[in-house]
Amino acid sequence: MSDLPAGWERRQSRSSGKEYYYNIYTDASVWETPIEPPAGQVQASHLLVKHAQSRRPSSWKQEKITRSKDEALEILKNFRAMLESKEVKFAELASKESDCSSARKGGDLGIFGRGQMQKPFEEATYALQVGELSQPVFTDSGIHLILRTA
Ligand SMILES: O=C(N[C@H](Cc1nc2ccccc2[nH]1)C(=O)O)c1cc2ccccc2s1
Repeated sequence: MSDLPAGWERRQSRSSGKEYYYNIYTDASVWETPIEPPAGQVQASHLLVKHAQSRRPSSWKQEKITRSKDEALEILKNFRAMLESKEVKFAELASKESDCSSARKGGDLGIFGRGQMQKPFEEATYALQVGELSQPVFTDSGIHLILRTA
C-alpha cells in the first residue's frame, strides 16, 4: 500500500463506502490520493486577509476591500488565536474567511516550488515545519497565515 505524506489518513466514506483522505493539520478531506511533493517542493494552505493597499483589493467575499492594513492584522491575529486554541479548524476558517480564491479549497494552494509564489510567502513557507502555522506574513496581496502541509 503506498504510504501517504505525513499528516494524511485514509478513511472510508460512510455514505458511499469510497475511500477518501483526511488531513490532520487542516481538517480538510479530499477524494484524490495525496502525493508527496517532489524533493525541494512544498505544499501549504493559507488564510489571506486583504486590505485597501492590497495589489487587488477585491475578493469573492468583498467586491471592494476598504479595511486598513492595521485592521487586517488585528483580524488575522484573532484568527490565529482561534486556530491555536483549536476553537476552529484551518480548512473551515479559511473557507469562510480567506480573501484568496483558494478559500473554496480550504486554503489549499497545492504543491509549489521556489520561484512560484511571492518571495515573502515562499520564504515563510519553506521555514515552517510540516504542520506548523506561521506568524502573520505580509505580501503585496495582503496578510497571510500559512499552514505548511507537506
Ligand atoms: O494568487 C492567488 N490568489 C490571489 C491572492 C493571493 N495572493 C497570494 C500570494 C502568495 C500565495 C497565495 C496568494 N493568494 C487572489 O485571489 O487575489 C492564488 C489563488 C490560488 C488558488 C489555488 C491554487 C493556487 C492559487 S494562487
